[in-house]
Amino acid sequence: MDERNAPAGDAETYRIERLLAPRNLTAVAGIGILLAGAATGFAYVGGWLSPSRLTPARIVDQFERTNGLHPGFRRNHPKGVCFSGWFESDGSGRELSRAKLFAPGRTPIFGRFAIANGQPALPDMPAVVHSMAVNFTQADGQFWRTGMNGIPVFPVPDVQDFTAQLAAATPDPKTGKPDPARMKAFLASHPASARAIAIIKATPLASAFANTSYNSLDAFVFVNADGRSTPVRWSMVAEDPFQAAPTPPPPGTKPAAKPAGDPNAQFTALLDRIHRGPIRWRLVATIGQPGDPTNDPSIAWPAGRRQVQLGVLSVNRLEDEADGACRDVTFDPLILPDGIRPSDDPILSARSAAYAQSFRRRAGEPAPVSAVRFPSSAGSVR
Ligand code: HEM
Repeated sequence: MDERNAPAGDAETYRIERLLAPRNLTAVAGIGILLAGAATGFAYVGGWLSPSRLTPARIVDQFERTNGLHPGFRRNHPKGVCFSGWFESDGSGRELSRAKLFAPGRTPIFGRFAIANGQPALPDMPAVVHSMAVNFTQADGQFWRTGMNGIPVFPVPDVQDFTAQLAAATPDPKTGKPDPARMKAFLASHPASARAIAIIKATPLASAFANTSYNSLDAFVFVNADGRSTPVRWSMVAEDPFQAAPTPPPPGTKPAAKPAGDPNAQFTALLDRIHRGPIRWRLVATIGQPGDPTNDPSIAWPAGRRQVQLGVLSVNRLEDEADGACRDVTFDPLILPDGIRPSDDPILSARSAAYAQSFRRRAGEPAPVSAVRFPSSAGSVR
């Protein structure tokens, strides 16, 4: 019988009878095993089999416990604006990577500037960690996404410690504030973080988005046209002269200066700056040598490593997140074009999974109202 013409019930019987024929039983058993395997896989990914294992959902739950729930916002770096512009290469990067954007010419970019904390409406302080995330769209349709922070090393060596550090910074329900004793205990039991945080504290923060140099922190691997692999970390080095942010007062002391009257002072300064012309950064790759750790962004590579300038990033337009190209994008560090590969750093896949989880949650919530609003067309220069 032609199944397409059989009454629905017959077709079902026909399929079941055929499946129960002895020669097909092995196949049915195989399908059963596959389905059971898939179910176990889902349970594994969901973390149901091991309540203490860190899953993307548990990582993002921890952000929500530490920062509070802010529906519609990114679970980290929620206060930000979109930007766009271009990347210009002179071809110097081709010795390291065959990625098309390192051939001579221009590649369109968009991205996002943000403050690296978990609060979407916190008034801007004079000293903050600035972040820059960029999407490069190559002519062949491949993307490169990278998120960078304005600090020299990452404060933790792995995602377990990242989540433990967040937990230590979670406000005490009795006081509404983090308990300094918990952070002290975290640092005492995590010497790698204590070392990294000492480096971060000893490096002055830049005063503004425009004069911050941003670092990938994680290592990656560049692959050139001959198939040669090179471990790298990259930085966007600001062309605007560095100006140090005022040093924050030691914890527990009264701030000498109140936060600026403008709650969005960091973003107002960015808008003022772009009205004076495009803001530029040199994209520089630092080449790792054998023995330089590629799996731990909390350890700095020794000074004096060879650096190669890959091109210049120009930002000439700012947009509200509500309308900007960056809104529905995660700057997943594993979105890489041919010619750039992940390193052996396990933080990369943890970031990728956590960014996707954060996106899934915020995409299913009402659109947030960003604290930073620009009048339309306010942030565009040629
Ligand atoms: C285990 C470590 C990390 C975890 C769990 C984590 C988690 C997150 C999450 C959930 C977001 C929000 C994503 C979204 O909704 O789009 C985010 C944003 C961001 N992260 Fe991470 N992150 C980690 C490490 C890093 C590292 C090493 C860097 C390196 C510089 C970094 C840079 C950024 C930047 C720049 C953003 C903001 C992107 C934007 O403006 O949209 N993160 N992170």
